[in-house]
Amino acid sequence: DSADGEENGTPGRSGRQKVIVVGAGISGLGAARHLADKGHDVSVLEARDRIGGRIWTSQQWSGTPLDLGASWIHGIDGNPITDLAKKAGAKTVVTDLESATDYLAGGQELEGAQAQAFERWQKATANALSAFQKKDDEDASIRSVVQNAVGWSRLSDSDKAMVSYALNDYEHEYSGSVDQMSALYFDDDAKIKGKDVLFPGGYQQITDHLAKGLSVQTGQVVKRIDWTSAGVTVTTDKNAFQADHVVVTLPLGVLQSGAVTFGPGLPQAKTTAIGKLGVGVLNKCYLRFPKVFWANTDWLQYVPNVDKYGQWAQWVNVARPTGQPVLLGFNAADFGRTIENWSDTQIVDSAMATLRTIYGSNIPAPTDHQITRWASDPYAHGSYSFTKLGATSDMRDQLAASVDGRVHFAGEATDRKDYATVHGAYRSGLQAAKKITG
Ligand SMILES: Cc1cc2nc3c(=O)[nH]c(=O)nc-3n(C[C@H](O)[C@H](O)[C@H](O)COP(=O)(O)OP(=O)(O)OC[C@H]3O[C@@H](n4cnc5c(N)ncnc54)[C@H](O)[C@@H]3O)c2cc1C
Repeated sequence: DSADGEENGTPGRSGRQKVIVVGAGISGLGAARHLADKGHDVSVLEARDRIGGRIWTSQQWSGTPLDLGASWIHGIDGNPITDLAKKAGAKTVVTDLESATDYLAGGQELEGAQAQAFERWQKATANALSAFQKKDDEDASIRSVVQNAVGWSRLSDSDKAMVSYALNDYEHEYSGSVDQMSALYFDDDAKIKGKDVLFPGGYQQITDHLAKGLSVQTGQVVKRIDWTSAGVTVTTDKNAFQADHVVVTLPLGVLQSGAVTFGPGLPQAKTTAIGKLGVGVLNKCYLRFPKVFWANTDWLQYVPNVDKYGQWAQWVNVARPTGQPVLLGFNAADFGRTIENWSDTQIVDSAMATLRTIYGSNIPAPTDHQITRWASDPYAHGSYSFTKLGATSDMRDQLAASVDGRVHFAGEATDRKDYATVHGAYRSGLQAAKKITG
């Protein structure tokens, strides 16, 4: 079929292949785009009624697109998403972690000696973990390593609060609880290069751009994937599809849930990797106010007392990139999971209690909110993967390995270097596609 340039290239020696891609997130769309551009016959099957997966821009507030999933290109240098953003014509705005205002549990701004103590405890926490990684080969949880190293039981309440903030910071980045994350491997990912940017017009511009001209069927919940030496059959709640290959981009949480069965079963090394790697939680709570009443930095950071561990510690000032009077509160790991069972009103009340502690009881009530519940989402089962105690980095390679040359795997969790990111997911999709195109 066809050989007319980039949009419809010439399939390689193996000829034109029929490929089903399961999942229309960034990894599935990246794989499908590559295969279609090489002239293969690709169909994407997606359970939801939308594409994008964990990239999800809400248009609920007109004129203020909000990202409920990924927000940032983490490190624009050498990042394939930077190029896609240019091709899509998507505007980006830099945010800076150094642009932050920090507050103590009582709401006072952190200054002077306390600001120095805060910095010292963050360094002490990071040093404890890197010393452990150099010296030890028996794994332990992040919390136990750090608490041992800092002499936790002898610390004052205010020092405990600062160490706890530093611990919770790892939960915001990696989404696992510090009781579950592997101290040896939690940061085995590649270091971020360059600035962080986000999309005032929404991350979905990237997934929409990739999906142009692709055949994507939404509302197709894949239930079963069977294969033989002759081909694959992908069965959804509605139809059965035959193909030469399948690229499975199901989130790790979905694979763990057993919602999709494989026949014959998956190899032992892969099922072990599925079982042992972790899936964490990062939830967002956007609050819209009549006006801005908060500090004019990109980030607001709150150091709660230990009894409020991990609650409303990190906020993004959405007014900086968009000009809109909106705050974004993050909650990760255990507290992020707990509040999924709360009503929206309870969550907003809890957020407002923190904001009133900082900015006083006279601040206006929010006029609206948007709240995510990623762990309860049946097509995600969490926000992204982390390296759990008992897992090792090479398990991601097992997750990525193809089975019998027909069943290929992609998705953020399969990328050993850049898991938990959009660019890692995207690259994993290209890798899987290249196993088919050669
Ligand atoms: C709150 C949050 C914030 C984040 N922030 C950032 C960030 O700022 N920067 C960054 O780089 N990364 C961030 N990430 C991570 C990033 O969003 C993901 O790593 C990436 O989007 C994952 O892409 P994927 O294609 O692997 O998976 P997904 O996008 O989850 O794609 C998988 C697709 O499979 C579909 N599916 C599931 N089950 C079935 C089924 N049975 N049948 C058919 N289809 C099915 C899903 O609906 C989904 O569309 C964030 C994630 C979250 C949740």
